[in-house]
Amino acid sequence: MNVGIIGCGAIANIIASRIVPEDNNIEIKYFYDKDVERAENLATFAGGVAVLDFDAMLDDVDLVLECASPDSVKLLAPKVLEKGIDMIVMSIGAFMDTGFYTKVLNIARENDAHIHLPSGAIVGLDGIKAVADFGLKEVTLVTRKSPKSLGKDIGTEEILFEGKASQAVKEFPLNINVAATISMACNRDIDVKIIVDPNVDRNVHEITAKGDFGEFKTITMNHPCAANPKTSMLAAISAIKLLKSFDETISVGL
Ligand SMILES: NC(=O)C1=CN([C@@H]2O[C@H](COP(=O)(O)OP(=O)(O)OC[C@H]3O[C@@H](n4cnc5c(N)ncnc54)[C@H](O)[C@@H]3O)[C@@H](O)[C@H]2O)C=CC1
Ligand SMILES: O=C([O-])CC(=O)C(=O)O
Repeated sequence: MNVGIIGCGAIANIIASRIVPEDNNIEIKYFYDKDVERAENLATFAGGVAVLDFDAMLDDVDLVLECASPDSVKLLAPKVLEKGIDMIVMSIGAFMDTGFYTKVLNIARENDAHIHLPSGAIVGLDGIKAVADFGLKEVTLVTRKSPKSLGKDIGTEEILFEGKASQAVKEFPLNINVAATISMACNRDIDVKIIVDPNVDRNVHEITAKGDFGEFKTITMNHPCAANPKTSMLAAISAIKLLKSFDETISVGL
């Protein structure tokens, strides 16, 4: 499987250093970034090709892995899907724009393309998906990150945001894609709180779900990526596992 990557930052670097062609026949061949130097550096490191012409790349890929920004998804996903090429998308917040969501869903359906959204920096999506249509009453996400991760210069704990996921992704497009992932898993605009906390050095995501099934809570205490403290290691690792899982005969979990 030939893979092209959009965005050559923290996540792409981790993925490119962990996936080798001998693994499940996955070859990460093309590297595209609006910053050409970043694309060239990662392509050189990974033995791939830095992409200057995005459209030309689409003639030689089976899957495009986006790890750039919600804006890149809005700009480039339609082009990829129109060619019937599957995608993995990390910047899931883009799909909280309902007009865009409907547009890409239709393009994907018309062209028999599939969009895969990794669980990313959180755990618990399996349970949320399972109970979504079976009396799920309440889902909340509380995210706690350091001032460095949230790009704030703050000495005391502060609530930066309290509201719906659709608004959270607008105000923090590079920090709270996980809220969009949960919302899409249960088909509702979930409640989100974002806290900046000078006493943590992890990216912490606490999910609570309540309903007819009972209740569960998951807490993910992520190590941030060295190259980008906004982003958790788990986000990149989940994409690696998703890529490898396409080849599995027996799938475990949802
Ligand atoms: N789903 C999830 O759980 C998570 C999602 N993310 C999201 O994944 C994405 C990538 O994260 P990182 O690798 O940490 O980011 P990063 O900032 O380290 O790298 C992003 C790269 O994409 C490039 N880029 C941005 N917009 C572009 C565009 N329109 N066209 C081409 N290149 C573009 C940048 O130049 C940069 O090199 C971000 O949107 C981030 O918010 C991050 C963590 C968790
Ligand atoms: O990596 C994380 O902890 C979460 C994150 O940045 C996002 O959801 O955009």
